[in-house]
Amino acid sequence: MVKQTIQIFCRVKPTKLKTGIYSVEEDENVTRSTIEFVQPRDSTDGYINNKKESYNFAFQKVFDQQVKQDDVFDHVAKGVVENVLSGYNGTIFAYGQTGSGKTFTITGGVEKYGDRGIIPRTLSYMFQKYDEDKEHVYTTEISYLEIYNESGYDLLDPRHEAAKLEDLPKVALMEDPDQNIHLRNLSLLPAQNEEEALNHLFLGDTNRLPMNQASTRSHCIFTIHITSREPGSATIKRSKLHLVDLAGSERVSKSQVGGQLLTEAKYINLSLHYLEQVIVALSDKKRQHIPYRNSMMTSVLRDSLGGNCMTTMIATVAVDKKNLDESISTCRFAQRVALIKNEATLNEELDPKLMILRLKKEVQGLKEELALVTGEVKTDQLTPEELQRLNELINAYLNDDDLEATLDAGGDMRKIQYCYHVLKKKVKERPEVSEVASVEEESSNNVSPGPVLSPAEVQRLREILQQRDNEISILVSMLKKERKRALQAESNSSTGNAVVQTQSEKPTYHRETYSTPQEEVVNARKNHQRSLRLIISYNVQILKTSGIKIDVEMSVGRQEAFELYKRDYTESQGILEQKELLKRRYEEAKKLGQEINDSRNELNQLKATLDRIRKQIAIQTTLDGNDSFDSNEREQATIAAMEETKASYKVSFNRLKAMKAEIDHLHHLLDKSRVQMHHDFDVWWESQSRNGDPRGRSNHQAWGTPPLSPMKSSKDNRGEVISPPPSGSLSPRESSLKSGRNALTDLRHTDRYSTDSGNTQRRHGSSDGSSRYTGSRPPPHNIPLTGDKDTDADILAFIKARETLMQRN
Ligand SMILES: Nc1ncnc2c1ncn2[C@@H]1O[C@H](COP(=O)(O)OP(=O)(O)OP(=O)(O)O)[C@@H](O)[C@H]1O
Repeated sequence: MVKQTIQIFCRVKPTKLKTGIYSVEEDENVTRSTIEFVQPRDSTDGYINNKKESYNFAFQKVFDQQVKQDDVFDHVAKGVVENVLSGYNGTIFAYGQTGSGKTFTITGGVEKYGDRGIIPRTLSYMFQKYDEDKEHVYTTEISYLEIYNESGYDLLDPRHEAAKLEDLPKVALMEDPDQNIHLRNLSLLPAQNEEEALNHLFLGDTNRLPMNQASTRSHCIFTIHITSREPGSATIKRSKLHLVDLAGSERVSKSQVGGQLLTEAKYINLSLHYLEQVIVALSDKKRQHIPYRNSMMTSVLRDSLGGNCMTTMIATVAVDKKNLDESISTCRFAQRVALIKNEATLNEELDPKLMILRLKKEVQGLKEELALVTGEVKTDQLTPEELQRLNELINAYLNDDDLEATLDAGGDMRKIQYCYHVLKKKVKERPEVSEVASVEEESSNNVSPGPVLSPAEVQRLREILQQRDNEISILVSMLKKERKRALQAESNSSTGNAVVQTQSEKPTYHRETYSTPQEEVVNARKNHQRSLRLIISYNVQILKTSGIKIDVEMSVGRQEAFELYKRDYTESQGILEQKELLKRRYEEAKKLGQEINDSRNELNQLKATLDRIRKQIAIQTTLDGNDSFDSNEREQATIAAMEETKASYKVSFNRLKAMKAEIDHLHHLLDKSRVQMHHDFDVWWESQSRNGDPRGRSNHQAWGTPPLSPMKSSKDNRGEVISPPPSGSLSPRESSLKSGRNALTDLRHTDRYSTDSGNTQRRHGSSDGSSRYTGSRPPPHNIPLTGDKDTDADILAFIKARETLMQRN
């Protein structure tokens, strides 16, 4: 059992402003850091601040603004993961106000590969550890739970994308008589490798994207369930690692919200309040009752708080002046958490199935022993399985050349009798042994008694002997030929000719004496193919995942509008940068692949050369009794060259492996953007049809511009209802788009001022200067073409899309 208080860390979110309200002090000797907040006494707001001036909080470590994700992972998560692999439960949770960097720390940022957070790094590290540990077999399963307004949802439920949040089955809490919590309706998906585990993470994250507008206002718990056992052992270790991203911790009064947001804020405040209550109760040694059951989150995390778990908290703080109060309250909360002591025990248990098998075998053995001792005679027939097993034992016994070999059929007399019976039968089946024995005896009176053989067997042995003689003479003649060839090659190489192995020189009977490089090449090839397979299956997975969304049936008009929307969207700066980076990485990967191929070919050639040199040495040693110094030197030089090539092969191979992980990650990010784009389009489309006239047009605008892309918008924007900007006011993104490219903006503009071109529709100006169609037929499209081929094609496509839509409505 390991007794340990909850470890607390603090992370400061980077800010561009110079705040001057905090400082960090490291104490290397005691591996502690302190963060100090200074509340300015003078106030620019016109009133005097009488609060305490300075607040100090100690943490295991404070990560200041510049600290990168890998450092945070190394300090916070590595140790926890190692404990989890040894069979202890672990929890890492992030706590802090909205926008302070909880998600960034736990899951990661969406812009760079280096921004990967604790979850993807943990998965990577775990699978790397599995590979290194040859003594255990591990299995991994993943679950991903979201708690929103006190209800649990399964983020890995494939129906998540298609259904509305409220239509999904809720995750229910169940408690067994030992007060263990079980979660019903929460998927537990197996992950055979890092890629599969990451796919689960990305699927969950995609489901968590602001489709339900809840991501910042929900708690998310990503759990890795690990089982490990030594092969053949009945003992299994089961452990869990919860990685928790809590909802923002700010107070309702400050959030100044109403309606749905107020309800959410209340739930968050309530559940964080219950978390606080649990923590206060736990840190108060006298308290008997810990109110875990008050909220779903505290029930799920019961073991992580004051139970069988090694728990770590990361307090995330934003150090702008306006966030000072929240930052201080986050740190205060952390100090209370640090008082809680957990008692983590090793979660070992015996595998019931293996145990039963073992006990059954033992019982059987004991019964047989007992029967032997008591002389009890069993009368029932042996089963076919028992007979087969006995036959196998008898055959193994007879085929064993060791004279000391034994035949152990156990203590069951029926089995012993069966063995005697079979052996007797085999002896009887042999040809006239006694006759042959007497002949042999007569012919060789003084020869030591050897095995007694039948004439047929003697004949067979003679034939084999003849065969062997023939083989030997063939081998000798080959050896001679080989010697000639070797000498020839030797003279070639000494006259400066390159030693080239011809087809006929391929070793035919030469036994492998040095197989490492060959194995290396074969392994490398296997690994390469495996990687390819992984990439392919991974991509198929992605297509499947995103396919759910893409497959949603769209009307033709909507589809075409979507095509336009998509084109603009995918040209947003963030996505373009990701694509560019991905392209660069592919090019680098291609180069590395080429390097690997080159090294592999070189290795093959060197191996062939080495084989030949060794053959020469062998022949020389056989014929002359000694090997030449020159050959030995060449052998050493070839080995050295092979080592060098192998080393550079390994370097390229490892770099390619790392790059593959990065490429996978970039694909995931792009995939996320795609799902986000579908969502943004849906929201935009919905808002158009909600706000607009029966034909789906808005009062204010014919077609709004797409909202900011997720790559550009920070998560600070998350949670706001995405709606297009009001007519007339161009969004920053709009204005940055090339005028010829933005058909949507052009059209809106044109639509407002277009004139009736002989159509019968009536058009009324509206108060905001836009116009509305009131006729039943599609409006006219008096849109001046620009002369630019691409833009005009866009405009025409758009017109078509709108007409289809109008007709549909
Ligand atoms: N250490 C950091 N380095 C760079 N960017 C960061 C860091 N921490 C946070 N950010 C950025 O700040 C924004 C808000 O962070 P994040 O979404 O992680 O906050 P949060 O605490 O999870 O908020 P919420 O409570 O709303 O979920 C994001 O755009 C994120 O990328």
